Amino acid sequence: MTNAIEMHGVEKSFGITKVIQGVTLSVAKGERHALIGPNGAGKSTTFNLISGYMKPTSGTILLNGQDIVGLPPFQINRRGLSRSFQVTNVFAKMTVWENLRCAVLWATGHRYAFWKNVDALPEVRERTAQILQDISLVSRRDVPAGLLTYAEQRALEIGITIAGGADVVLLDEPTAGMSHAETERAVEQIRRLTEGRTLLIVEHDMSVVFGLADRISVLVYGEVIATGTPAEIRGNKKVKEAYLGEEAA
Ligand SMILES: Nc1ncnc2c1ncn2[C@@H]1O[C@H](COP(=O)(O)OP(=O)(O)OP(=O)(O)O)[C@@H](O)[C@H]1O
Repeated sequence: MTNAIEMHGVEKSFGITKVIQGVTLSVAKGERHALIGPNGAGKSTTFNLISGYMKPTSGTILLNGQDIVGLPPFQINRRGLSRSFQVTNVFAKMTVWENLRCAVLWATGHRYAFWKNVDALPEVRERTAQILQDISLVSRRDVPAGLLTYAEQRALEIGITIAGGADVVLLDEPTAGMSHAETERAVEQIRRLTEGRTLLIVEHDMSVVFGLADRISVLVYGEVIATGTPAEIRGNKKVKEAYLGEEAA
Protein backbone atom coordinates (compact mmCIF):
# COMPACT_ATOMS: atom_id res chain seq x y z
CA MET A 1 0.00 0.00 0.00
CA THR A 2 1.18 3.56 -0.71
CA ASN A 3 2.46 5.38 2.35
CA ALA A 4 0.89 8.70 3.33
CA ILE A 5 4.32 10.33 3.65
CA GLU A 6 7.67 9.15 2.35
CA MET A 7 10.99 10.95 2.59
CA HIS A 8 14.03 9.54 0.83
CA GLY A 9 17.54 10.87 1.39
CA VAL A 10 16.25 14.33 2.29
CA GLU A 11 18.86 16.93 3.11
CA LYS A 12 18.49 20.55 4.16
CA SER A 13 21.30 23.02 4.63
CA PHE A 14 21.21 26.56 5.94
CA GLY A 15 24.34 28.13 4.49
CA ILE A 16 27.14 25.70 5.23
CA THR A 17 25.25 23.97 8.06
CA LYS A 18 23.54 20.74 7.07
CA VAL A 19 20.62 20.51 9.49
CA ILE A 20 18.86 17.53 7.88
CA GLN A 21 21.31 14.87 6.85
CA GLY A 22 19.70 12.35 4.54
CA VAL A 23 16.41 11.64 6.30
CA THR A 24 14.47 8.59 5.16
CA LEU A 25 11.10 8.24 6.82
CA SER A 26 7.82 6.59 5.97
CA VAL A 27 4.46 7.15 7.61
CA ALA A 28 1.86 4.53 6.72
CA LYS A 29 -1.69 5.55 5.86
CA GLY A 30 -3.86 5.65 8.96
CA GLU A 31 -1.04 5.38 11.48
CA ARG A 32 -0.16 7.77 14.29
CA HIS A 33 3.54 8.39 13.99
CA ALA A 34 5.61 10.43 16.44
CA LEU A 35 8.84 12.20 15.55
CA ILE A 36 10.98 12.64 18.65
CA GLY A 37 14.50 13.83 19.36
CA PRO A 38 16.54 16.35 21.32
CA ASN A 39 16.23 20.12 20.91
CA GLY A 40 17.67 21.27 17.63
CA ALA A 41 17.59 17.78 16.06
CA GLY A 42 15.61 19.10 13.09
CA LYS A 43 12.03 18.08 13.89
CA SER A 44 10.42 21.44 13.03
CA THR A 45 12.60 21.68 9.94
CA THR A 46 11.33 18.25 8.88
CA PHE A 47 7.74 19.52 9.30
CA ASN A 48 8.60 22.62 7.27
CA LEU A 49 10.00 20.44 4.51
CA ILE A 50 6.99 18.10 4.37
CA SER A 51 4.47 20.96 4.41
CA GLY A 52 6.28 23.04 1.78
CA TYR A 53 7.42 25.92 4.01
CA MET A 54 11.00 24.97 3.15
CA LYS A 55 12.47 23.26 0.13
CA PRO A 56 14.95 20.44 0.65
CA THR A 57 18.48 20.89 -0.63
CA SER A 58 18.16 17.36 -2.06
CA GLY A 59 16.05 14.22 -1.77
CA THR A 60 12.43 13.32 -2.46
CA ILE A 61 9.25 13.78 -0.46
CA LEU A 62 6.06 11.98 -1.47
CA LEU A 63 2.53 12.62 -0.23
CA ASN A 64 0.21 9.72 -0.99
CA GLY A 65 2.76 8.55 -3.56
CA GLN A 66 3.09 11.89 -5.35
CA ASP A 67 6.20 14.05 -5.42
CA ILE A 68 5.53 17.32 -3.57
CA VAL A 69 8.99 18.87 -3.55
CA GLY A 70 8.81 22.46 -4.75
CA LEU A 71 5.04 22.81 -4.26
CA PRO A 72 3.93 25.79 -2.14
CA PRO A 73 2.19 25.05 1.19
CA PHE A 74 -1.33 25.80 -0.08
CA GLN A 75 -0.99 23.27 -2.89
CA ILE A 76 0.29 20.60 -0.51
CA ASN A 77 -2.66 21.48 1.71
CA ARG A 78 -5.03 21.02 -1.21
CA ARG A 79 -3.56 17.57 -1.74
CA GLY A 80 -4.71 16.60 1.73
CA LEU A 81 -2.01 17.63 4.22
CA SER A 82 -2.64 20.08 7.03
CA ARG A 83 -0.30 21.18 9.80
CA SER A 84 -0.35 23.06 13.07
CA PHE A 85 2.48 25.22 14.33
CA GLN A 86 4.56 25.13 17.50
CA VAL A 87 3.33 28.58 18.45
CA THR A 88 -0.39 29.16 18.82
CA ASN A 89 -1.66 30.51 15.56
CA VAL A 90 -5.24 31.76 15.92
CA PHE A 91 -6.86 35.13 15.22
CA ALA A 92 -7.02 36.60 18.73
CA LYS A 93 -9.77 39.15 18.09
CA MET A 94 -12.08 36.79 16.26
CA THR A 95 -14.37 34.50 18.23
CA VAL A 96 -13.90 30.75 18.38
CA TRP A 97 -16.79 30.36 15.92
CA GLU A 98 -15.33 32.92 13.49
CA ASN A 99 -11.88 31.31 13.60
CA LEU A 100 -13.31 27.89 12.78
CA ARG A 101 -15.70 29.27 10.18
CA CYS A 102 -12.82 31.04 8.47
CA ALA A 103 -10.92 27.72 8.22
CA VAL A 104 -14.03 25.92 6.93
CA LEU A 105 -14.74 28.68 4.37
CA TRP A 106 -11.20 28.40 3.11
CA ALA A 107 -11.46 24.63 2.85
CA THR A 108 -14.86 24.56 1.17
CA GLY A 109 -13.82 26.92 -1.59
CA HIS A 110 -15.71 29.97 -0.25
CA ARG A 111 -12.51 31.80 0.52
CA TYR A 112 -13.48 34.98 -1.28
CA ALA A 113 -17.07 35.05 0.00
CA PHE A 114 -16.51 37.94 2.41
CA TRP A 115 -19.50 39.81 1.03
CA LYS A 116 -21.92 36.92 1.55
CA ASN A 117 -23.82 36.08 4.70
CA VAL A 118 -21.57 33.11 5.30
CA ASP A 119 -23.60 31.80 8.22
CA ALA A 120 -26.41 31.23 5.75
CA LEU A 121 -24.35 28.63 3.90
CA PRO A 122 -25.64 25.40 5.47
CA GLU A 123 -22.58 23.23 4.73
CA VAL A 124 -20.29 25.84 6.28
CA ARG A 125 -22.49 26.28 9.34
CA GLU A 126 -22.88 22.55 9.91
CA ARG A 127 -19.21 21.75 9.47
CA THR A 128 -18.18 24.61 11.77
CA ALA A 129 -20.65 23.42 14.43
CA GLN A 130 -19.36 19.84 14.14
CA ILE A 131 -15.74 20.87 14.67
CA LEU A 132 -16.75 23.14 17.56
CA GLN A 133 -18.30 20.11 19.20
CA ASP A 134 -15.36 17.83 18.34
CA ILE A 135 -12.90 20.15 20.09
CA SER A 136 -15.25 20.57 23.10
CA LEU A 137 -15.52 24.36 22.82
CA VAL A 138 -19.30 24.70 22.31
CA SER A 139 -19.65 26.72 25.52
CA ARG A 140 -16.86 29.08 24.36
CA ARG A 141 -18.36 29.65 20.89
CA ASP A 142 -18.61 33.45 21.08
CA VAL A 143 -15.47 34.16 23.09
CA PRO A 144 -12.63 35.97 21.28
CA ALA A 145 -9.85 33.44 20.78
CA GLY A 146 -7.38 35.69 22.59
CA LEU A 147 -9.38 35.27 25.80
CA LEU A 148 -9.34 31.46 25.78
CA THR A 149 -7.07 29.56 28.14
CA TYR A 150 -3.86 28.35 26.59
CA ALA A 151 -5.13 24.75 26.40
CA GLU A 152 -8.36 25.95 24.75
CA GLN A 153 -6.35 27.91 22.18
CA ARG A 154 -4.36 24.80 21.33
CA ALA A 155 -7.62 22.84 20.93
CA LEU A 156 -8.94 25.57 18.65
CA GLU A 157 -5.76 25.39 16.65
CA ILE A 158 -6.22 21.64 16.15
CA GLY A 159 -9.81 22.36 15.08
CA ILE A 160 -8.51 24.84 12.50
CA THR A 161 -5.93 22.30 11.33
CA ILE A 162 -8.52 19.57 10.70
CA ALA A 163 -11.26 21.92 9.43
CA GLY A 164 -10.31 21.30 5.82
CA GLY A 165 -10.84 17.55 6.17
CA ALA A 166 -7.17 16.79 5.45
CA ASP A 167 -6.38 13.09 5.65
CA VAL A 168 -2.77 13.70 6.71
CA VAL A 169 -2.32 15.86 9.80
CA LEU A 170 0.95 17.22 11.21
CA LEU A 171 0.86 18.49 14.78
CA ASP A 172 3.87 20.33 16.21
CA GLU A 173 4.07 19.97 20.00
CA PRO A 174 0.31 20.17 20.59
CA THR A 175 0.57 19.71 24.37
CA ALA A 176 3.55 21.99 25.02
CA GLY A 177 2.93 24.21 28.04
CA MET A 178 -0.12 22.27 29.26
CA SER A 179 -0.73 20.91 32.75
CA HIS A 180 -0.89 17.16 33.28
CA ALA A 181 -4.71 17.15 33.27
CA GLU A 182 -4.89 19.37 30.18
CA THR A 183 -2.39 17.10 28.42
CA GLU A 184 -4.49 14.02 29.16
CA ARG A 185 -7.58 15.71 27.74
CA ALA A 186 -5.64 16.90 24.69
CA VAL A 187 -4.35 13.38 23.98
CA GLU A 188 -7.88 11.98 24.11
CA GLN A 189 -9.04 14.72 21.77
CA ILE A 190 -6.18 14.17 19.33
CA ARG A 191 -6.87 10.44 19.32
CA ARG A 192 -10.53 11.06 18.53
CA LEU A 193 -9.95 13.79 15.95
CA THR A 194 -7.36 11.79 14.02
CA GLU A 195 -9.44 8.60 13.87
CA GLY A 196 -9.25 7.36 10.27
CA ARG A 197 -6.55 9.91 9.36
CA THR A 198 -2.76 9.77 9.29
CA LEU A 199 -1.02 11.68 12.07
CA LEU A 200 2.60 12.79 12.28
CA ILE A 201 3.27 14.46 15.60
CA VAL A 202 6.33 16.19 17.07
CA GLU A 203 6.20 15.98 20.84
CA HIS A 204 8.59 16.22 23.77
CA ASP A 205 6.25 14.71 26.38
CA MET A 206 7.06 11.00 26.35
CA SER A 207 3.80 10.02 28.04
CA VAL A 208 1.98 11.60 25.07
CA VAL A 209 4.28 9.93 22.54
CA PHE A 210 4.12 6.47 24.06
CA GLY A 211 0.38 6.74 24.72
CA LEU A 212 -0.58 7.92 21.26
CA ALA A 213 1.86 6.67 18.64
CA ASP A 214 1.64 3.42 16.69
CA ARG A 215 5.21 3.99 15.54
CA ILE A 216 7.97 6.38 16.53
CA SER A 217 10.96 7.77 14.62
CA VAL A 218 13.90 9.23 16.49
CA LEU A 219 15.74 12.14 14.92
CA VAL A 220 19.20 13.04 16.24
CA TYR A 221 21.44 15.63 14.59
CA GLY A 222 19.30 15.60 11.45
CA GLU A 223 19.31 11.82 11.05
CA VAL A 224 16.66 9.21 11.79
CA ILE A 225 18.53 6.79 14.04
CA ALA A 226 15.58 4.43 14.64
CA THR A 227 11.96 3.78 13.66
CA GLY A 228 9.72 1.26 15.39
CA THR A 229 6.82 0.53 17.70
CA PRO A 230 6.88 2.17 21.15
CA ALA A 231 8.22 -1.09 22.64
CA GLU A 232 10.96 -1.34 20.03
CA ILE A 233 12.00 2.28 20.56
CA ARG A 234 11.98 1.91 24.33
CA GLY A 235 14.27 -1.10 24.04
CA ASN A 236 16.61 0.40 21.43
CA LYS A 237 20.12 0.85 22.81
CA LYS A 238 21.09 3.59 20.35
CA VAL A 239 17.96 5.60 21.21
CA LYS A 240 18.60 5.27 24.93
CA GLU A 241 22.14 6.51 24.52
CA ALA A 242 21.25 9.40 22.24
CA TYR A 243 17.97 10.60 23.67
CA LEU A 244 15.69 8.72 26.03
CA GLY A 245 18.27 7.77 28.64
CA GLU A 246 18.08 4.79 30.93
CA GLU A 247 14.94 5.98 32.74
CA ALA A 248 12.81 5.04 29.71
CA ALA A 249 13.77 1.36 30.04
N1 LIG B 1 15.81 29.22 8.96
C1 LIG B 1 16.89 28.73 9.57
N2 LIG B 1 18.13 29.25 9.35
C2 LIG B 1 19.23 28.74 9.96
N3 LIG B 1 19.21 27.73 10.84
C3 LIG B 1 18.02 27.17 11.10
C4 LIG B 1 16.80 27.65 10.51
N4 LIG B 1 15.76 26.89 10.97
C5 LIG B 1 16.32 26.00 11.83
N5 LIG B 1 17.66 26.18 11.91
C6 LIG B 1 18.60 25.37 12.75
O1 LIG B 1 18.36 24.02 12.42
C7 LIG B 1 18.52 23.21 13.59
C8 LIG B 1 17.26 22.36 13.76
O2 LIG B 1 16.20 23.22 14.17
P1 LIG B 1 14.71 22.69 14.40
O3 LIG B 1 13.91 23.84 14.88
O4 LIG B 1 14.26 21.96 13.20
O5 LIG B 1 14.94 21.64 15.57
P2 LIG B 1 13.86 20.92 16.48
O6 LIG B 1 14.27 19.48 16.55
O7 LIG B 1 12.50 21.21 16.01
O8 LIG B 1 14.13 21.60 17.88
P3 LIG B 1 13.11 21.89 19.11
O9 LIG B 1 12.81 20.56 19.70
O10 LIG B 1 13.95 22.75 20.02
O11 LIG B 1 11.91 22.60 18.56
C9 LIG B 1 18.80 24.14 14.74
O12 LIG B 1 20.19 24.14 14.97
C10 LIG B 1 18.33 25.48 14.23
O13 LIG B 1 19.07 26.53 14.81
